[in-house]
Amino acid sequence: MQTPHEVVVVRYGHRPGRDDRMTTHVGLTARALGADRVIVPDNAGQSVETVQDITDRFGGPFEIEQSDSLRALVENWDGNVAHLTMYGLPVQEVEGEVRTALEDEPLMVVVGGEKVPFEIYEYADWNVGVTNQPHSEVAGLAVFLDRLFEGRELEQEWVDAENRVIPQSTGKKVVGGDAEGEERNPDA
Ligand SMILES: C[S@@+](CC[C@H](N)C(=O)[O-])C[C@H]1O[C@@H](n2cnc3c(N)ncnc32)[C@H](O)[C@@H]1O
Repeated sequence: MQTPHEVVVVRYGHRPGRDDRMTTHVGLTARALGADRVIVPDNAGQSVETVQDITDRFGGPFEIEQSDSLRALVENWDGNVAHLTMYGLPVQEVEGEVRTALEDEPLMVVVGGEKVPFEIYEYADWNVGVTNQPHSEVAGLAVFLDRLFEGRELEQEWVDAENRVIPQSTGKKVVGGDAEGEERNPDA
């Protein structure tokens, strides 16, 4: 999506097996809701394949990368850091400040899985709560990005898509990427 600077999501921590779907869904949610890039731990290769496959089929631009040192990645980031946590300040109170800061610098959005080290809480420019109730990194990320972009991400255009969904009041319609292509079987 068009933003003054890049928005990168970092999935901080991944337990192979247990977190596979969650890490994949963090990546898919980051892509669908307007982030430019997601970085996942180096033990989350399965999620990388899935997110890359969806991007190839449904369009971009969107990048997925892996890192073997998430803490260094966060601490060496040349921009601002928003860490999503149920213990943080309410998103509705800080979203304006984060949005304004994005006009000057890129933004890294950190979501956890297993326990996030306290150093990340200290390093973050904002610790942000989407409510102060425990829920999910996927839900927290979705609400945060929608607030950050004020809903504009819902209108974004996708390029180089093999498949394009034509919205229907009932049923499923998928065509080739130029929207003029032949109809595809959505269950294929
Ligand atoms: C299952 S929770 C882990 C909760 C864990 N007790 C902790 O250390 O925060 C996984 C991730 O979901 C996100 N999350 C959960 N509830 C949230 C909330 N209310 N607001 C923002 N993010 C939340 C955070 O990024 C958290 O690291």
